[in-house]
Amino acid sequence: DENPKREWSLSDFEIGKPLGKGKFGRVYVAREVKSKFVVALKVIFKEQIERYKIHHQLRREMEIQFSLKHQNVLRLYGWFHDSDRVYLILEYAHNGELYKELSKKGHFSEKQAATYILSLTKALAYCHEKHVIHRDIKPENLLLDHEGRLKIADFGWSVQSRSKRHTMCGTLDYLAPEMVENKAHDYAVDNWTLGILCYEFLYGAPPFEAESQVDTFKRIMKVDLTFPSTPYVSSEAKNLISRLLVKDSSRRLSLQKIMEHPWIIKNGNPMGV
Ligand SMILES: Clc1cnc2c(Nc3ccc(N4CCOCC4)cc3)nc(-c3cccnc3)cn12
Repeated sequence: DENPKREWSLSDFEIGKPLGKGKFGRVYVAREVKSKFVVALKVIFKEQIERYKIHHQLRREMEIQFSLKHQNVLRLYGWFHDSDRVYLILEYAHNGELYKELSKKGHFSEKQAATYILSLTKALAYCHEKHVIHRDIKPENLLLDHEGRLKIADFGWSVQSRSKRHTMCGTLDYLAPEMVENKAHDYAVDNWTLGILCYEFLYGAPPFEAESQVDTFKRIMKVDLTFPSTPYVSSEAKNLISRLLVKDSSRRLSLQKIMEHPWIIKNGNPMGV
């Protein structure tokens, strides 16, 4: 419900099945007893907060997440704690993880890919407006709601899903050159990542994937971009990807220009589904 002042406690919820577990805790489906409203409850152990010294990150991420109210950003409705755990009350994304959808389908159609990229672009434009950058957007942090609408669901540490794809933790695939080189990064890192995701949505794998992190690093720094010849990826899609995967961050296509790109106009559904 909308009044965040309210003090919540564990007895307000019936806990359901675990959805996934991470370094800091687990995520469960839960239902608020009175309203029967279904949420995701993220449980973080206080001794993990101590051990990894993430008080500040946790507080900053919670304040950011709590302030973001956009249809493509997963809502943080509130939080509470008990003696040894902190609980985040989150919007439940009924259709789970986008990347599971991607692995199941192999690749998305141009319409589906453009619709997801449009949703992401709108969410990022909203985040940048609120001076929030580097949302670490990778398929693992993207969820789908009951209508199949995309939700960015990251608070600075992703919850490793139960599936085997642990290559994600620590992967360089989604990082822009200035990130990989550990230079000061600005808003434009998110534009680069949109290019990576657009490629992955259409081809089923990120563009600079390689056997080793070192090789991925080299391919990112060289912007070693090649497009497999397939009939189902249009030249407009390749044009958009090529305008985002640009080493000079100041020359990447802006979020506004992405929304106006011919491929997005032609294939993206503004309703998000
Ligand atoms: Cl935060 C947050 C909000 N909603 C979710 C969610 N929702 C969700 C829904 C449905 C299905 N299933 C649908 C039927 O087939 C089986 C999976 C999975 C996750 N999952 C995670 C999560 C986290 C870590 C690993 N894995 C999933 C975090 N979430």
